[in-house]
Amino acid sequence: MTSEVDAVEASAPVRRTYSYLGPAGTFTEAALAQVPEARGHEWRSVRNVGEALADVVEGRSDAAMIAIENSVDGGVSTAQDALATVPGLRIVGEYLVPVEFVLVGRPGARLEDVSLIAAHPVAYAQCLQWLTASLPAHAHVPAASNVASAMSLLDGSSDADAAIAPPGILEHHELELLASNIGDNPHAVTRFVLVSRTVPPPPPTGADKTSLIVELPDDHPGALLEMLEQFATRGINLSLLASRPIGDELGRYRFVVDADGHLEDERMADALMGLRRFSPRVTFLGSYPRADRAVVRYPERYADDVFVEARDWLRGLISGEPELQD
Ligand SMILES: O=C(O)C(=O)Cc1ccccc1
Repeated sequence: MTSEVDAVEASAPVRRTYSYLGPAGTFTEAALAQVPEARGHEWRSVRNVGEALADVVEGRSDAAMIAIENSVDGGVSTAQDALATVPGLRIVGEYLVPVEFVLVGRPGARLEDVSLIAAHPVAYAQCLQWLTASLPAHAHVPAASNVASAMSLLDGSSDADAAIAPPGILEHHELELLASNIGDNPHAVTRFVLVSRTVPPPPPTGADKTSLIVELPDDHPGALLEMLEQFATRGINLSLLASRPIGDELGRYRFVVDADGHLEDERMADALMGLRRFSPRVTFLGSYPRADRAVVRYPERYADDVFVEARDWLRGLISGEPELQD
């Protein structure tokens, strides 16, 4: 018999929590706003990527949104390293946010007086050409996020004269606009991933991406080529290949790989088994729909049914079935 309490609990909506690099107004928050399932749930603002991922691992949050790559400065190394070392995580979605930056100061500030600039290191790297040309003698104070940089001007926590921030900052805080569009590339885009605890991958959509971290076997000629062959010989295109130091000794690197396709695609499953045989350590970070929804193209000879037919043929040989000639 179900009690009244059970009935209420069964009908109560599930509350989920999402961690993101805050405070409100960051690009990471804009990425989280693209997740339909996150609407109406709790959004927890955190101060660094490690905290966001720890929230997920330790159960304070169901998922975390983190910046992973940008079109100007490449991979976000802190995020790549965290995904390589924190166990029990899966990427379940990918989101793109166009990024544009302004330089702001306290009310009344003037561009010619700016010397010390608060900025998130990734934002700083994306504005370096403008800064070098416009404020050649400036110094950089690292900030925890694109909004924390601007807030530090107002709450007295920084000596900086100016901050790099998203344009929307002016709608929420009383700040002086010192310069607009200071990003070095007007088409800069940042790629974010939504990370949850280990779950089965969402079903294949035909427009998916698989993220992996692969270590190479001990120094031998051609080890990197051998890793790449696992993909090339199965018709799999790579959209990201980045090396990150493992950290235990000089010259040891792990590779962050994004490959077109899904773990449930026969060619991807086969490539993963190839990697597993060859590499001392393969971390599967997830298969998830591509943000651009671009359908994955591959040569016809790597289609699922070609792998299935080859496997059936082999099974037939083992079980002694007569070979049919066509
Ligand atoms: O989400 C933000 O706003 C951040 O501070 C991280 C960041 C930095 C630079 C580009 C995109 C995201």
